[in-house]
Amino acid sequence: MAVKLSNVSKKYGKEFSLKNVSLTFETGKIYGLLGPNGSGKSTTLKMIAGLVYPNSGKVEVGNEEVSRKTSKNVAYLTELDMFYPGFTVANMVDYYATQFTDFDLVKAEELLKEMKLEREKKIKQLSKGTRGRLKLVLALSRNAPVLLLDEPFSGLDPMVRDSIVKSLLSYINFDLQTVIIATHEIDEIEPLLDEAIVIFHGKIIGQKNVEELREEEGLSVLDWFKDTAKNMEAKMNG
Ligand SMILES: Nc1ncnc2c1ncn2[C@@H]1O[C@H](COP(=O)(O)OP(=O)(O)OP(=O)(O)O)[C@@H](O)[C@H]1O
Repeated sequence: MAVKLSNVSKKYGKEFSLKNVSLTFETGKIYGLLGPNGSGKSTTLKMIAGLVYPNSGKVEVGNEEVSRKTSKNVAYLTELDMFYPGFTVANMVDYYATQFTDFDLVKAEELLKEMKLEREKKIKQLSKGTRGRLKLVLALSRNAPVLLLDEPFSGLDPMVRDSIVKSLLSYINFDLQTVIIATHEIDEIEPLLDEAIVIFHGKIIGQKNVEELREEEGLSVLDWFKDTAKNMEAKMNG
């Protein structure tokens, strides 16, 4: 399902968190929203999820302005843990299945195996990285038209990360889903991306098709990101 931001601005107090952001996300593509700490990545995702509203501009999910109604179409993996410590892994999966009609229990079972999660372990017994894997299971098990992943690989060790990045693609329904991944760990997610978007101080300063970037400019996403950010910093400094 397509997502569209038109001239969106968001202020916290006097500070702009997003300034005149316009972006279109198409069905069947994976987008990387890339930027340093505090650049506005999470704010953008929260707006698409309907958790934060813009001061001006419009956010649409599937041609409908964001509301409580559109939020059911959005699966959102947040940076924060939203778990009940006394629940087991299996309890969490069952709970999600009752909350979301698009939750796919068969997919969840496959993912639990893939992520090597034990069903009977209590949340409070899990390490940070294991909780991170559970968050991925819960988000990817939803057949939601829009999938938002905020720093999905934080806390995962490099070995696990590589295999998870590779397996992620097989759990995405490209006929239905639009996927947006916010991260500053660009190297890790590069193999997943169709489009890369750079956000800096609340403004979009670049967008590229990843294949074109590689073939026509011979650049990796990370190299291009560094160049783009460096040029912008030079411009800002005079
Ligand atoms: N609830 C809030 N109240 C006040 N300021 C906020 C709030 N949420 C975000 N901000 C500010 O908005 C700006 C953008 O924050 P945001 O969390 O979107 O950045 P980010 O790119 O996701 O950063 P990170 O990589 O650190 O997660 C920052 O300057 C931040 O301090």
